[in-house]
Amino acid sequence: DPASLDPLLHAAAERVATSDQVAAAKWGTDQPIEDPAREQQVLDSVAREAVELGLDPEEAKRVFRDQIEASKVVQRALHSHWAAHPDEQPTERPDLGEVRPVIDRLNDEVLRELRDTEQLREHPSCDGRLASTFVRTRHELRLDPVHTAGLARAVPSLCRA
Ligand SMILES: O=C(O)C(=O)C[C@]1(C(=O)O)C=C[C@@H](O)C=C1
Repeated sequence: DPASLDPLLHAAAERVATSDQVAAAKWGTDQPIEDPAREQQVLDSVAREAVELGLDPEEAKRVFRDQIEASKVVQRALHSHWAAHPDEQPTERPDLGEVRPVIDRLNDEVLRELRDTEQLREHPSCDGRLASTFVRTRHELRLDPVHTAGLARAVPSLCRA
């Protein structure tokens, strides 16, 4: 089915999943979850690439503001979980400098899917399709409640109509 939101939601869910490594990279350091300079860098490069893909850069930024909020939802949930359950704290600290290139690659993937789903996303059926694709993605990827909440925070800007 060429008219599918599945690849878009899978890419968004993969991006949400990177929040685990980001949260672990920041855990036990004084680096805050929120990094406004990095957010601006992500939004600037997304807007630039959107233009290259023939997408509206403002729309792309709107979508990515939600992807970023989704990451923070998961990071905050994990940090409070680890604070309450020290036995579940991460035992290794990933290098944020190695996680961010993975996020950059997923940003590109989300952007390409935004382009490939443009017609679908402006169609009145988008909300219904999005809801069913959300549920299917949650099951296919066996998302736990924290990552389900993250994905839910990532999707509100996807349908245009
Ligand atoms: O790169 C980070 O430090 C992240 O936490 C990831 C991310 C993002 O989703 O791109 C989310 C929150 C930060 O404010 C900046 C960027």
